[in-house]
Amino acid sequence: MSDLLDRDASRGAARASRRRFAPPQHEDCWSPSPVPHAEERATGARLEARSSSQLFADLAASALIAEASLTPKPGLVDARGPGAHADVELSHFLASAEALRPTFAALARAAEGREPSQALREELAAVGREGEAAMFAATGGANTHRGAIWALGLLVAAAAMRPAASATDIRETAGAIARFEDSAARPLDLNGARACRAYGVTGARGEAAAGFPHAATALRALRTSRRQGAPEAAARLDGLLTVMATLDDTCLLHRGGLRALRIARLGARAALAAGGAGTPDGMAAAKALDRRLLALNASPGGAADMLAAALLLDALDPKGEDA
Ligand SMILES: CC(C)(COP(=O)(O)OP(=O)(O)OC[C@H]1O[C@@H](n2cnc3c(N)ncnc32)[C@H](O)[C@@H]1O)[C@@H](O)C(=O)NCCC(=O)NCCS
Ligand SMILES: Nc1ncnc2c1ncn2[C@@H]1O[C@H](COP(=O)(O)OP(=O)(O)OP(=O)(O)O)[C@@H](O)[C@H]1O
Repeated sequence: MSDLLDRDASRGAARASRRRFAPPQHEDCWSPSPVPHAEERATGARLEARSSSQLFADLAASALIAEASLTPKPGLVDARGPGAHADVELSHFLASAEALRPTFAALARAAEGREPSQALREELAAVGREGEAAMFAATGGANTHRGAIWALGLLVAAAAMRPAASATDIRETAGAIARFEDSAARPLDLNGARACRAYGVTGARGEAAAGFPHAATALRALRTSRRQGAPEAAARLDGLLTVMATLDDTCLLHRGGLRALRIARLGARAALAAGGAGTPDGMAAAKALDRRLLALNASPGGAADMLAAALLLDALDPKGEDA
C-alpha cells in the first residue's frame, strides 16, 4: 500500500499542508504491529496455561499500541502526526498504553472467577476511573484513551471471567457487565454524554450494553481482508473504515455535528466500495476522507476504539470463525 502514497513528503510538510496520507516517516509504521501474530498469539490452550491478569493486560496494551501506530488513519492520531487533535500525538498514546497495563491487569484480577453483577460492575468502574487518572498523569492531562479504557477494560474483564472463550462470548459477557448501573458514577457531563443527548444516540455506553457489535464488525472486516490477501496494515484500516461506515461516533458528533458523522460514514463507504485500503482507488478515497475530516477538525475516536477492541478479540480468539 505504501507505493500508493506520496513518497517525498516529510512528516512536517505533510502536517503543514494537511496532506496526511503522505508516507510514514519510518517504514516500520507499515510493519506488523505489536499485536501478536498467528504463531505468537495465545491459543486457547496456552491462554489457559498462562491465564494471568498480566497476559490480558499485555494483550490489551498491545492492541492500543497497534491501533495508535496504524498509519495512515483518517482524522486520527497516527505516526504522521496529531490528525484532528490539537493536544496529542503518537508518543502520548504510547505512553498512555504503557500506563494502562496495571489498570487492565487489575480489571482482569477483579473479574477472575466472577459472574456479571452490580457489585462487579462497580468494582470495575472504580478501577477504570483509576486508569483514567493514570492516563491523564501519563499524558499531561490529555484524553488519549478514555473510550478505550471503557471498551477494552470491559472486554479484558470478560475474558478473565471466561478463559479461552470465543470472541462472541467475550463480547456478550462484557455487555452483560455493562448493563449493570454504576451507582457510584459521578455525574460528569462529558463530551460523549452531551453528544448522546443532543443527537439521540447511545454512544460508548450503548455500544457496550449491546455487546460491542461494532467490535464484531471490525473483526469480521479485518479477517475478510486478510483472507483476501490484503497486507496486515490494509486489513486493519479496512476494519476501521467498516466501523466508521455505520457507528454513531460521539467523538465525530461532538467535534463536527451530524455533518461530520455523515461525511465520515459516506467517505468510509466510498473507500470500501472502491476496493478498500489495499487498493489504489480505495486508498485514494481514504486519503480524500482524511482531508475532509481534518478540514472539519473531526476525528473518529470511537471507531478507533472499536478497531482496538477487535485487535484484542483477535488476539484472544485467534482461530475463531465467529466475530
Ligand atoms: C462510558 C465512558 C466511556 C464515558 O462515556 P461518555 O460518552 O459519557 O463520554 P466521553 O466523551 O468521555 O467518552 C466517549 C468516548 O467513547 C468512544 N466512543 C464514542 N462513540 C462511541 C460509540 N458509538 N461506540 C463506542 N465508543 C464510542 C470515543 O473514544 C469517545 O471519545 C467512560 O468514560 C466511563 O463511564 N468511565 C467510568 C469508568 C467505568 O465505568 N469503567 C468500567 C470498567 S472499564
Ligand atoms: N488514534 C486515535 N486518535 C484519536 N483518538 C483516538 C485514537 N484512538 C482512540 N481514540 C479515542 O478517542 C477519544 C478522544 O476523543 P476526543 O479527543 O474527542 O476527546 P475529548 O477529550 O472528549 O474531546 P476534546 O479533545 O475535543 O476536548 C479517546 O477517548 C480515545 O479512546
